[in-house]
Amino acid sequence: MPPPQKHLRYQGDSDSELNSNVGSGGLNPRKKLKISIDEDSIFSPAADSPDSLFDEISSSSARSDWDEDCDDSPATLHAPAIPGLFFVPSLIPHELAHQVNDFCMRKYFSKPGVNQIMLFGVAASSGCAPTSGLPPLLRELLSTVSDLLALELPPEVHALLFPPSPTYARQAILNLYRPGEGIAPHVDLPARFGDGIVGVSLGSGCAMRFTEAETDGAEAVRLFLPAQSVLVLSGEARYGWTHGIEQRTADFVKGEGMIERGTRMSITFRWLLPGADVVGDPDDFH
Ligand SMILES: O=C(O)CCC(=O)C(=O)O
Ligand SMILES: [Fe+2]
Repeated sequence: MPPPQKHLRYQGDSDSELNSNVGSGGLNPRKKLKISIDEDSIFSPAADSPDSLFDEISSSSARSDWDEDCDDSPATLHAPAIPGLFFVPSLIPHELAHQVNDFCMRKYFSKPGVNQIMLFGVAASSGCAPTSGLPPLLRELLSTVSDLLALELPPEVHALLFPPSPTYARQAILNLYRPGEGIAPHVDLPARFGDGIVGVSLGSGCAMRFTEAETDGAEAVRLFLPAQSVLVLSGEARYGWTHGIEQRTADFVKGEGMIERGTRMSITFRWLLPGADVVGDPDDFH
């Protein structure tokens, strides 16, 4: 019996609703969205429409029920052979992981029912660092991840994630999963987000399930993402494979047996492509 349908919310401190009619504007009626934005995050959507940034993001990462197939291959503790996928367990130092988890839980997830938050940096064209606008602790997290990944990744992949002169603004999406919750299989929207996605796991582990997008999920592989691990999706792994998290309370992990899930928070850093900060149909602005 799957857990009850969750309501998806984007919320920050300011409580300033940006798209108050999103939840009732003919979009997916199973989701009730309250969209607001962190006070430190600089982002100005121009309008709401059925293909707004928020709707596309929410449908791209639907925190909802979906049909699972019955493949039950165990998760592994090492990265599957998917080109462009890189995985480092235990990358984030314990103290920093603790601090970030604590801060985000208190700041963003203290209200019941909130399970997803989006934060936005500013575009490089503004002359600011792309992470300006993100909370200092998330900037510190990103900079630590950059330093530590430099020792782990091929230089060209590291440069994709952390270019010396960034072109785009950063987006950070925070997802909170209580045991039994998941995220539907999806490819992060290619038109909205650039290549090079960094996912940090905090608080608890869970298995992530990958399928080749073309094959309709025929062959699934699972990777167990422990707390403090970092996952990188680039190239084929980013564009040609779906990723998702099944709604389970425990994961079967090769060599380990069942691992119970606790409350997990993920922080995913993506690049906002040009135009992704303008939502709605340009014709509506005449
Ligand atoms: O929780 C995760 O690690 C994945 C989140 C994700 O895929 C997304 O928000 O697009
Ligand atoms: Fe995703």
